[in-house]
Amino acid sequence: MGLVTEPISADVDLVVAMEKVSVRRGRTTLVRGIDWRVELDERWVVLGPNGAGKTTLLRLAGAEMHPTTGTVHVLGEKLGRTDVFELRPRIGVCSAALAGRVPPEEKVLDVVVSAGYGVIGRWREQYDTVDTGRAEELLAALGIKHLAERMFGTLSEGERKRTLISRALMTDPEMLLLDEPAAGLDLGGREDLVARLSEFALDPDAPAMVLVTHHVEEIPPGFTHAMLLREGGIVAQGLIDDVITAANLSATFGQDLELDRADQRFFARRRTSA
Ligand SMILES: Nc1ncnc2c1ncn2[C@@H]1O[C@H](COP(=O)(O)OP(=O)(O)OP(=O)(O)O)[C@@H](O)[C@H]1O
Repeated sequence: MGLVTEPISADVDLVVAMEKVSVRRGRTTLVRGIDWRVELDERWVVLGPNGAGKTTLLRLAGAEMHPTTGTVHVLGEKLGRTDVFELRPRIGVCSAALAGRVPPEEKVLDVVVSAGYGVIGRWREQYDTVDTGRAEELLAALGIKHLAERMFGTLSEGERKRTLISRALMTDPEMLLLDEPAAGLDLGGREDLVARLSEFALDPDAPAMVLVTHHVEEIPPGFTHAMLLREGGIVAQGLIDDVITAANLSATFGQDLELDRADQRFFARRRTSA
């Protein structure tokens, strides 16, 4: 079947548009009733407990899954009516699922540079010098240029995450999807990653971003919007300051939570009775 395009509107800044989206598998509803719009200059965080549907939402946005009902437009293309293999190179993805597909013996530089060729790992004897140079720049931007010649399988969790973020940026994507990039990092690694993602978020030339996390402490300053998910449904969505509140978090995680803010960061804990 040929490529059929259907622009959602004249609004070229709209990178994701979901309307009345549900995903079901057998009798299980993974997400339901999702209406969501992401614009080019927005940086979204999607927060919610285990099993809330966060990864499902990200896979829809990454054109890796189709909705059971409702419509999803990604970068102006309607899922189900477009060639996802043309769409996916325009989207940078960093996820545990991707990490699991990288052969452990692949060299870090090759993991990054091969993204430009739509494959994982080295597949050509020679890459263009331009591509290699860009991959090195990205590794430097993530603070791991010194690991370029190392095998992926020998990296720490934090170093793997940074390699995959470099890879996700290699194709100069129009949208960057980050599924729990800080999971498994120690405190220093988390803080370093949050600072680097904050730099990206504040860069007006950076792509639209969607970051999935379980923890408000992992929200980088500069992120503009938030969605809270629970049991496949939206608890709240909108501007980050309106959405990340103690009341909304308590409703999302089913606990009475307190929320503190300092230096544009969020910190949550269970409320202790006075
Ligand atoms: N193929 C499937 N069949 C049945 N249930 C599924 C399937 N895939 C996912 N689920 C269920 O759908 C729910 C949402 O899954 P999803 O991975 O989107 O949640 P999540 O918010 O990313 O969770 P976590 O924070 O634990 O990664 C989970 O309860 C999961 O067990």
